[in-house]
Amino acid sequence: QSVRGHATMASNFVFRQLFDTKSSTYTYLLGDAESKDAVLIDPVIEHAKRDAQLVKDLNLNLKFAINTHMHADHITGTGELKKLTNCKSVISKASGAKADIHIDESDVIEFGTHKLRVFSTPGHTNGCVTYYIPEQGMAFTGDALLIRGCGRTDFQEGNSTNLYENVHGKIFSLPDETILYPAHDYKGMMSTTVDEEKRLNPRLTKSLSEFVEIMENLNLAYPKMIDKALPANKACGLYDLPEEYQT
Ligand SMILES: N[C@@H](CCC(=O)N[C@@H](CSS)C(=O)NCC(=O)O)C(=O)O
Repeated sequence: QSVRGHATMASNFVFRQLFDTKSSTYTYLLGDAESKDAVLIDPVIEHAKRDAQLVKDLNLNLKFAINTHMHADHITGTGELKKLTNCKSVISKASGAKADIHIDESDVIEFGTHKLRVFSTPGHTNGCVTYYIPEQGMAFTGDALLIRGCGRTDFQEGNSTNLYENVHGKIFSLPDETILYPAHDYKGMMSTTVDEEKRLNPRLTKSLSEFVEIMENLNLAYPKMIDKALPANKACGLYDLPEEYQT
């Protein structure tokens, strides 16, 4: 059993976990200290300037602004980051959203000597992916797997059976000590491990039929931003922005 719970990072690996208090979204900056190439995972539009400034402060060059999926609760920062830096936007092909680069199962995103491997993990949405960086023992699970939870499956092509099978078949088949970083946490937690979630996740430790029943009875309120976020995120946050977001 692993209780490490923190990554042992290569000396040339840069890592920062950033937060948006409004949507409880985590954004991750990953970089290569030698080549200076960097990527941002799940940036939020309100923090595009913060994120671009951090990239600059660390003398990095933002290569890709990446989404784990088409978010329903906030507008992605990828469109704004394209204006502020030379980055390209990335999202899965299955998301149906526009981007400079569309990724799919088994694709690899390179920044310097580091490689993010793409696992397709639909269920919360059709286009959800998990990014795994094996040499650092870290994975970015988006909304597929949350800490002691998982993404809801009651809209945006949500499918509880798919989610269960993908989390079990892909995320839970990573090494137990892999540190998992979700797109959200609503209780102040920051990361978890495959081992912890396999033992302690109150939804995903159940049988498939019990899981489906739990998901059918979550009774969560509709995300407040959904009607603005989905149209904007279909264009990677770049077009049809609500007036208050236009720069
Ligand atoms: N209250 C928030 C939305 C909270 C929510 O529904 N979160 C989603 C991920 S963002 S679409 C979710 O899947 N939650 C699962 C859970 O068990 O909480 C808002 O209005 O934005």
